[in-house]
Amino acid sequence: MRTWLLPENIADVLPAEARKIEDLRRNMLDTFRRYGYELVMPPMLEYLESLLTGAGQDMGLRTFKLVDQLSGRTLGLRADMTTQVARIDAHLLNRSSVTRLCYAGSVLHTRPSGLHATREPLQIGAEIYGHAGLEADAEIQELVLACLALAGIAEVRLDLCHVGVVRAILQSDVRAQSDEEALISLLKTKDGAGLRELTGDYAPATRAALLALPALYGDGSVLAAARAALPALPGVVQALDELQALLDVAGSATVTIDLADLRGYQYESGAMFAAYVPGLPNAVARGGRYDHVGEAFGRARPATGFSMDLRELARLLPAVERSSAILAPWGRDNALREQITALRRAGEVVIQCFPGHGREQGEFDCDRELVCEGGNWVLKNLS
Ligand SMILES: N[C@@H](Cc1c[nH]c[nH+]1)C(=O)O
Repeated sequence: MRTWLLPENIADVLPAEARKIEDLRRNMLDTFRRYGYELVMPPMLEYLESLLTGAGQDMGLRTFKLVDQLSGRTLGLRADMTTQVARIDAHLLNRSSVTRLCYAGSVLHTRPSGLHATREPLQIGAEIYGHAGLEADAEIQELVLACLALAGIAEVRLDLCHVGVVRAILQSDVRAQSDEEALISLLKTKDGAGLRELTGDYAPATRAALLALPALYGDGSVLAAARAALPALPGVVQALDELQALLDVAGSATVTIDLADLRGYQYESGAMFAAYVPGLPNAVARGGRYDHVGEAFGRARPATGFSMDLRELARLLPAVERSSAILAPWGRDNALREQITALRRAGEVVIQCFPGHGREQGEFDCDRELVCEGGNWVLKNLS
């Protein structure tokens, strides 16, 4: 094996791609700031119990583990920053008012989430704590669309779902509740035959509701179909009402609804969404309600938010244009150095050419040169 070979689904990011990712990161963080989100930087690794508090079983499997040489305890490398940010809100900030937090950083996954997915996504996201109303979900939805617009993506499909529908059906029937895990995995894969087999001895109303779920997907009309097909349990009615409200604020996005979409059935507690854009098979952004995570940290706080992978999103952007730059000779001459400093302060890229080297190719296009004419340093166009 060559010593410089990288592990599967782990890659270096080279200059042109790194530039796109970094430009996006800065623009998105600036956008979050303009909405009043405060930036936090949780650590890359934590004690495993803390990292997995409030998170589902899937997260445990996705988390790389290692032993801390200082304490002998097991540490985990974060696979998702959302629960870390919830911990910060619940314990460190301890505010009772609405708190808006944002973050950007690498996360690591033991296994890629899709065929070509990286195991080191660069996660960026925003979360709102302290407001249970749908206004917060609507703001998050708006922010997702604003972020995608920054990346030049106008054509967005939002898939909405709501864990409350399945939860209410399961909670109404102890028999079904005891099979929760198996039912969730059958619903996730829309395995109708498996569902029919497993629910054979369930109460007829529960069985009918569970069997109806996989077919309840499509445009907004699904909500009316769901009201007709599902039992009018308070949890089901509330979930459908919330989905209707989110549908109404989806703006320019095309919305589809999938009541059996439980991919985020981990810490989420209410309405959830996934954003899809042309050219990417996997969702570019995911988010939703997760009101119970704060509780797991000892302080119940309504919570909603979203996150996305900047590396994945940047792949959709056109290559960045080479930026214009100024070539300058290497030298200790004070006048030259002052001139270079002034140009850099003004935002110009000035590249000093080392002796024996010519114009370098790369992401910079040196279209001007600093030359000394009659004792003064002046800019000349280069062809
Ligand atoms: N972090 C979640 C999405 C999310 C952010 N906030 C709430 N949910 C994910 O990566 O799937």
